[in-house]
Amino acid sequence: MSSANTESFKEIFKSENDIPDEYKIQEIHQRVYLLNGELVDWKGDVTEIYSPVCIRTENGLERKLLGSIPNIGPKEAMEVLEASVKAYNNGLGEWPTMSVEGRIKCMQKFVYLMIKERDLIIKLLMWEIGKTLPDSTKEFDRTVDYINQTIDALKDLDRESSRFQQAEGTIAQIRRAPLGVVLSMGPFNYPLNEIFTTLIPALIMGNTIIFKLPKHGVLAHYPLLNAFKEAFPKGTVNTLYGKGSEIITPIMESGKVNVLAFIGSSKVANGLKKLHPKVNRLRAILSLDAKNAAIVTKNANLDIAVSEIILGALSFNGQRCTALKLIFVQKDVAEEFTAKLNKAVSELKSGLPWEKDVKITPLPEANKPSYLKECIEDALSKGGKVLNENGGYNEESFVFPAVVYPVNSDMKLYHEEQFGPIIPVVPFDSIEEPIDYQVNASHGMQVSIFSEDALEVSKLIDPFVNLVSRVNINCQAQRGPDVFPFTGRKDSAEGTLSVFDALRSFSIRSLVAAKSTESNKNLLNTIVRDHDSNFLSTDYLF
Ligand SMILES: NC(=O)C1=CN([C@@H]2O[C@H](COP(=O)(O)OP(=O)(O)OC[C@H]3O[C@@H](n4cnc5c(N)ncnc54)[C@H](OP(=O)(O)O)[C@@H]3O)[C@@H](O)[C@H]2O)C=CC1
Ligand SMILES: O=C(O)[C@H](O)COP(=O)(O)O
Repeated sequence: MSSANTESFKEIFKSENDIPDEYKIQEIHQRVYLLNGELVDWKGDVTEIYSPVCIRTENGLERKLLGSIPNIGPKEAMEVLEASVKAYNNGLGEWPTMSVEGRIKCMQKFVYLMIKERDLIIKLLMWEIGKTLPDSTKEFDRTVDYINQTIDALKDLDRESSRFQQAEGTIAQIRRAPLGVVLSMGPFNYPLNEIFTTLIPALIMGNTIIFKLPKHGVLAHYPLLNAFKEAFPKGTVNTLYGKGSEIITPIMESGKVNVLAFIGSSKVANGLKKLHPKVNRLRAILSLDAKNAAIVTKNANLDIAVSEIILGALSFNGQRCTALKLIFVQKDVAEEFTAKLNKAVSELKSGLPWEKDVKITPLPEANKPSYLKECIEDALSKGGKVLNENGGYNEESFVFPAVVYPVNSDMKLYHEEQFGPIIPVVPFDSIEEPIDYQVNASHGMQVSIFSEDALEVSKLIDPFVNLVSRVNINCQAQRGPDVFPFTGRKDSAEGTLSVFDALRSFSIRSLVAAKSTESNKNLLNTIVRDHDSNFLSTDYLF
């Protein structure tokens, strides 16, 4: 590593005075949590929240203190659970019995209040998890779009389920009914957007919610507490902060959670499921780990492959479940491909989240740099090399991306989900090799195939469609657009999320059925018209 480059990395972190005024942030010492429609004062222990962005001080580099949150204990956690159970009231509470139109109005009020907090939330995302300004902005705007799309999808679903269907002398209306108390938990990498992909559909379908905030990204929710309080009936949404193992364990053990909506690691998800005394009665909607492969064949357009792989492997420093975490390249083009990849990686700008054109930013998890170093050292000890000059260079919470080559199946980087800025590249002769990798993997989320040969692409699509849940052709892996189903096989997921799928995932079909006589038809038609609201269709099946 040249000393000039090393020196420039050292300049990434600034002193407080060098941070532009518009990006300076006030500490938030949150002392409330949302319980039964009230912001309850917290007088107990707190957890301090630090930024991955370090500040240069006389004593050296120090992670900036962003504020603190309540460290809620098991007793309060059980009160949160009871509030959610009471608000649901076996499906007879105010929220689960509210009309679809009423629920939509509450959600629209929430969106209105949320948008007022846009600037603060974007700033908090940058400071708390080190996401760049464009990506933090996208996370916020995508979440608002997601809620609006969910509202539209619910109108369609309600229109569909208010109709009657007829079969074998029976007429039936197939309604969608809520499931009960939903425990919604999410990861640090999309603290706002990912949790909302379960919380919002679960909520709008009439369930009540316990909402456990992730420890990184928790403050980004602070401006929304009041919005939840104002927009929804009391007890509908209740929040939790604190040590997962202490507060979630008694909640799961109570058996009163009907749905576990969890986005994060399969290890934690499986542990939580096992705590439920009647696990067969628990619906689990899980979005979990993945180590998505990219396959670059000798027929690929290498420029397209490189630019998409950079996006896929290094957006938000590789901290996405959909990130490309293992790159297979056919030996015929391996040298040319790795040379192009190196060049592209070395041109990436590192810096603080709000700085212009920055792509590589500090990592929020304190132990991540040492874990990444361990992965690189393991590869080096087994014949791998770091190809790019500054690959793996670490300064406090900052790690420069490393291209590691050649990677083989003896290395950690072949099997473990690095969830960080390392691009492991595996050379292969036969296409059977990446297929074998996927067959033997414990996960199955996505794959990206790079080839311009139609026959080759079609031969690869077939096995992979049966091994993962999305095959990307000549592009990176990703979750969006949010109207498309998002799921995975094996340890990668349980259930399906998306604007449309999630409404179904968080509800059950409940039939209203009658013999198909003229008098029943007239009776039920009248009921349907009464149920109709101003946006519902008035055309029925009979
Ligand atoms: N498929 C998908 O959509 C996504 C999957 N992921 C996966 O998530 C992982 C990275 O995210 P990460 O946040 O580290 O995931 P974790 O599984 O560690 O954490 C997820 C949530 O579980 C909580 N939690 C952690 N341990 C416990 C416990 N023992 N008891 C109760 N709750 C607990 C965390 O709270 P706290 O923060 O307080 O510890 C957090 O809210 C990767 O494996 C990644 O692939 C990430 C994003 C999306
Ligand atoms: O949290 C994750 O990793 C997301 O599910 C990835 O979403 P994205 O592909 O839209 O970045």
